[in-house]
Amino acid sequence: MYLHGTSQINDQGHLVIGGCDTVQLKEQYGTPLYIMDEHLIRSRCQEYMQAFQASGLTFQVAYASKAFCTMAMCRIVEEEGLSMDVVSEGELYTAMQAGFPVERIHFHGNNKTPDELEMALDAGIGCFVVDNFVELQVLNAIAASKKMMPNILLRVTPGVEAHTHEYISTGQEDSKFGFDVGNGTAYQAVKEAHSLEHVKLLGIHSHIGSQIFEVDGFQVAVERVAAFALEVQQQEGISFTVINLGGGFGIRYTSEDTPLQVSEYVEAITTAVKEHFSKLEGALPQIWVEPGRSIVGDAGTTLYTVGSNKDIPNVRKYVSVDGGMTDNPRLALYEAKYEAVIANRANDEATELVSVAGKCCESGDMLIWDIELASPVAGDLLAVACTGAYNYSMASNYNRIRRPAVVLVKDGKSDVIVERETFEDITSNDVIPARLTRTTITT
Ligand SMILES: Cc1ncc(COP(=O)(O)O)c(C=O)c1O
Ligand SMILES: N[C@@H](CCCC[NH3+])C(=O)O
Repeated sequence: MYLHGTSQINDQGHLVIGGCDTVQLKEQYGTPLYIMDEHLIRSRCQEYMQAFQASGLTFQVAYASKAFCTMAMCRIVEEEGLSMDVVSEGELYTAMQAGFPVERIHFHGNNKTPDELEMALDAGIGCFVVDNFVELQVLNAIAASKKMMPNILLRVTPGVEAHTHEYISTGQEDSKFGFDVGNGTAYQAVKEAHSLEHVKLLGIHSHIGSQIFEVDGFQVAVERVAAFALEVQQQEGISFTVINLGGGFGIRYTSEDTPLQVSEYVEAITTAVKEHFSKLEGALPQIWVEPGRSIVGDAGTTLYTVGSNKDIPNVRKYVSVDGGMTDNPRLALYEAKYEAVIANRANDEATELVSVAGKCCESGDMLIWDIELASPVAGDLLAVACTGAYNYSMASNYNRIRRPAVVLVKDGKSDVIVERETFEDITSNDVIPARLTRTTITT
């Protein structure tokens, strides 16, 4: 298995992350366990900040909190000087509870409810990324009732089809997100937003998809967004001060993945911005981006305990672990691929071809199809790498399985940042109506 961040193997053959022996982490916290490498998260944040500083452009790097949203994560992001993108009242609430500066929060989503808009307005949010005409009108009306004028960006689809899974591709016309540039709705939206009295149009937003490796999609998006901005400037006299280019920068899950360095993505984008936006009048716009996966993805490892197995001669050997699609639904959703290692025997040669199954009552509950491992037996620890993004944040309680704890590791110290759910948590919102109250049956 590729060793990400601070991961290494110690003299006893144990996988060590952030200076913490995973065998001891299991003793202390149990499994399944999400382990987050703080050093790697911070270095990724710094890589983004430094690459943008080097570009000379005015910028904001907003961490897309949907990838992994906890109060401790909000703290790290704040300390590293990033902004934050939220897509729901829950993410906004988490950031606010962590004391994240609200003026550095951007609110996304294709169906923000009036309650969410109101909550964000009352909090003094930095910017709304408006997705559609209904939202534009509702936001303007709520802001008018509060005598406010929030900053907004309009989300547009620039007609770029990113080379990624269709469920995480968002830049094309046939998408639930945004106003399309090609069919004229984006232009109409700019005119409408500009005419409204209670929103302040800063510019536009474009996000073409996620887990993208090539820079050409981003470069074409910049070119199209710039051409659109030029048209709007020349025909309507409206100039954008902010261009948000979204997230989507890919990471290495397996050896099939070939991501670029953060600095290479940023360099490609900022060079394209300078080239295409210099055709417009006035200063270059501020550039905002919203990376999620590339900040936390490879900083996460999930630790499981191996349990039963089922060997079907000449077909396949299933090795089951104590988690599965409830803590990582990405294989079921996107056929995502992962690498793993037996964490308590990480130097042993991987010689047995197995498939790693979860414990849910669901045939699709698989974590990895066909992986060479060092003959896993019950009691071994399996570490699945690169689970920091869209794992904890997409976890569920299917089969009433308790969500795992999350620990943050750094320099040999581990701290729980999310407690393991308890049985009480599982039933805490259940209510038994009075008419179902158990009565004693007498005969
Ligand atoms: C609007 C928006 N911004 C940012 C992101 C973060 O993307 P990623 O985690 O791929 O960087 C997403 C998710 O794809 C998104 O939809
Ligand atoms: N949840 C997706 C990414 C979606 C990004 C949000 N638009 C994944 O796990 O890859």
